[in-house]
Amino acid sequence: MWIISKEFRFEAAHQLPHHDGKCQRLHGHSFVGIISIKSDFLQSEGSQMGMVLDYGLIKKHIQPMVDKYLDHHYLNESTRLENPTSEELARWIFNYLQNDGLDGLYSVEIRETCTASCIYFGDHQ
Ligand SMILES: Nc1nc2c(c(=O)[nH]1)N=C([C@H](O)[C@H](O)COP(=O)(O)OP(=O)(O)OP(=O)(O)O)CN2
Ligand SMILES: [Zn+2]
Repeated sequence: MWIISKEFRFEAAHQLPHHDGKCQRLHGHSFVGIISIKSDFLQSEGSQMGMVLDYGLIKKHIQPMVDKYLDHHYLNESTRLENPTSEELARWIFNYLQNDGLDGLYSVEIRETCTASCIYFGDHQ
């Protein structure tokens, strides 16, 4: 079994209106996202021979989402999440990419700060 990952970064603002501390205020992060794909086999022919999936094809799913909803956006509005925590954002990205047809999606990790991160594995695990 293989797990491959593709990382991306985005700068965004958010606020957690239900938080009882500083995160209730509007603030921003340099977010890091890591998308992981799982497979029990490698492609046996063609341009992706020996690969689970070309990293470049994963990026083709990620980049339009980053541009339209994440990078330099206010996440409460762009994602329509009422409380865009790392956990909620990871699930939102997972569902977006799954609906976008990215096969074999295993997990989405969101690193919100240098010291805080979460990984969402989907509802099935
Ligand atoms: N489980 C979660 N807890 C918190 C989230 C979250 O998304 N999920 N988000 C926040 C804030 O938005 C923000 O990220 C602050 O996090 P925190 O780790 O407290 O940030 P600090 O800068 O104080 O981190 P230090 O490295 O400890 O200085 C809050 N909680
Ligand atoms: Zn925050």
